[in-house]
Amino acid sequence: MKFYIATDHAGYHYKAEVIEYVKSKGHEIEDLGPYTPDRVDYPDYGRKCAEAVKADEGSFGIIICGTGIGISMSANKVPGIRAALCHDAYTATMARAHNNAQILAFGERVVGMGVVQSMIDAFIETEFEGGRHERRVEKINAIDEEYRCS
Ligand SMILES: O=C(CO)[C@H](O)[C@H](O)[C@H](O)COP(=O)(O)O
Repeated sequence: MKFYIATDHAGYHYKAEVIEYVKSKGHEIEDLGPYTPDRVDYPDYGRKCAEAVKADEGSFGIIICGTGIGISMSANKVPGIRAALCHDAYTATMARAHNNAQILAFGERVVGMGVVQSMIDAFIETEFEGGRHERRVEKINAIDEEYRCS
């Protein structure tokens, strides 16, 4: 799998360890920044990751801020992107199985690295179930389409 990762300053300290963990699982991951721990604005990095995932079909993303809230809100403004704010392996599993999320979001100030690793494992290992969930994801996409044209 190909991943893109981006954070803000409050998610920066987990980034290197997450990159190493994803690589250790045999996957590719590209660091979209920031490259220093200086204070930055999460919308810039949520958007950057969402645009990279959108441009590279079949790829996935990982975004981290203090809570995961602001950076996931920002990524979800990019039409067609489903960034899921997760807190544990269960929510990460369901984000893939039912929501076909392309981006895993979480908060460095919320979850420890053990939980982060379990969320990454779940996100990597879980396939979208399709079926009735396909219809619901299509309805999410329809909202994007409707508002993009207005
Ligand atoms: O969690 C966040 C947004 O939802 C951010 O990562 C920041 O932690 C939060 O906005 C606080 O910002 P600060 O500049 O670190 O005080």
